[in-house]
Amino acid sequence: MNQSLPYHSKISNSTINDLNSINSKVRPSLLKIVNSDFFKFFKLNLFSECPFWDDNNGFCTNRACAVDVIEDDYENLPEYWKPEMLGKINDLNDLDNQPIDAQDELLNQLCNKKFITGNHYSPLNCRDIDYCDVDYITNHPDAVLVDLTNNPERFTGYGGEQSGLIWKSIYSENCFQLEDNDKASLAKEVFFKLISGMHASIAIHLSNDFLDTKTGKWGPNLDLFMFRVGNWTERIENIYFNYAIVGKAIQKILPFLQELEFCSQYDHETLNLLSNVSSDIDSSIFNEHLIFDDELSSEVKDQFRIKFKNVTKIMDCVHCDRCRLWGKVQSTGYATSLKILLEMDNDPMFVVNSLTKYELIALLNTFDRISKSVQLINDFEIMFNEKYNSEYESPKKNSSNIFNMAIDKISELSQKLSFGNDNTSLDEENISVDVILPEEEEEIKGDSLAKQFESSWNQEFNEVKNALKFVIQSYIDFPRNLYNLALLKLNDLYNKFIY
Ligand SMILES: Cc1cc2nc3c(=O)[nH]c(=O)nc-3n(C[C@H](O)[C@H](O)[C@H](O)COP(=O)(O)OP(=O)(O)OC[C@H]3O[C@@H](n4cnc5c(N)ncnc54)[C@H](O)[C@@H]3O)c2cc1C
Repeated sequence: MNQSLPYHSKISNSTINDLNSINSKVRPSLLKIVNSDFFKFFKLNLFSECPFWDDNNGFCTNRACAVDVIEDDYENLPEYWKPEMLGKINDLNDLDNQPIDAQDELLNQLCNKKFITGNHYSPLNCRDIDYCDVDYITNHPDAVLVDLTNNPERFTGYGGEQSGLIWKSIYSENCFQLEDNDKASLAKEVFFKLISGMHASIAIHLSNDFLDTKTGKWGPNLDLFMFRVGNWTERIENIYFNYAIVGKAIQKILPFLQELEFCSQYDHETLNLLSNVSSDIDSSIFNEHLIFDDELSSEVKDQFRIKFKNVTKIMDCVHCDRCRLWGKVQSTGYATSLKILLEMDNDPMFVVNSLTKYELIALLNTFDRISKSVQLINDFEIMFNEKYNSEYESPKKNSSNIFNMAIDKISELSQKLSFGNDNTSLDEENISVDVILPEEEEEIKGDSLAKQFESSWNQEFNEVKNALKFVIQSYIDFPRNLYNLALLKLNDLYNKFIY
């Protein structure tokens, strides 16, 4: 079936099948890119305080919430990620007080970037084209370097009121004060779709890499996927919408990066992979000119920029480090896509020169996340057909498109399975209202929480037990160690005495 994106066919001409087929072509190269030495690292401050409300005391004790940072293992880092090199980036804090040449020099060092002649981006001639606060993310003295491949995005157990509040406040940035109502509602819809697509993509990843607390094994959880995403046609559409936005941004920027001697350390193979990705993406997948086109554009863009910056800052309110990490990466990736799509036409080199390596890394990793989500939607569809098609006869039994299921079968199945299936709309009331869990699901949830508590308790208990063992063993070993030390000293003295 060749179903058009029901929403905004004017923004994208691509069908779901087109995007699926683009995705199967780009996926292998993309996977290699995000595992490469250049693209697998990200820098962020895990300790920044929530700037919007006074709630800096929350915590997520689950081990799955933690982030493994690079602390000691500097030897294995590529040159350009070594602390000496990154240390120079901190000098950027003082850029305003330095002569313009020095500023350019520091920016060069930021990414070993040789500027193409033309407009140079520097903080002095900078007009605000950023949709996120990159300096804030990366230049903070407490910022740490993280290997993203060691910290996969998956189920962490983070949830409840705190995360609900964060999503609610992210969605509430969706309020545009514009004189032109049409423009305001279009901006509002695009904003909502971007956030909802990111939210749904996170939900897919946590459903795919889910911890079964009974078996202690990680794996896909079809029911959770259906409950969070599969039952919601609009959420699936939004994921494809985001795929088209980020894909188009990558397709637009990559040709410029090939010409730059940009971060010379990333090797030819990575450059080739990047060009494979951009050549597989059709430029018609998204038409950015239809979002913000005529005279009103600068007003809409300004509001959009401020609101999206707030989204990247709200990530500092997330109390689960792992979630904060991926929240920062992805909100920065979407912000970078918006910068490329909405600002590049005026002055391409200005935008290209303004890009930091962290924005580029976030852009490619965000595309990887959303591309994996697209792949997983198809995988979950197969799982769904295998699990339920034999149980429930349906006229569209052989459907191979999850949208059919979402529209037809799931509505009837959801009643049988007691899944919530009311359609979320843009209404603010709906946005923050929790999906109603069926009774048995709640029991399962309660049960799994109890199991989770039990397993955390056991883990903590074992760690305390091991620590105690270690301390007691040191007391037992102490006399022997003392004896050995005394022998060594005596031996030393004897040698001195003899010679
Ligand atoms: C930035 C961030 C990153 C996170 N990363 C992770 C992670 O990596 N791993 C992890 O396990 N948990 C993560 N979480 C937590 C996760 O997103 C959920 O908040 C949590 O699992 C609780 O889910 P919930 O069912 O209560 O609803 P939530 O996902 O918290 O959603 C709140 C409400 O928003 C609405 N809603 C839900 N999805 C959508 C959508 N796609 N579009 C529109 N409306 C929607 C519904 O009305 C829902 O009740 C993260 C949270 C945040 C804020």
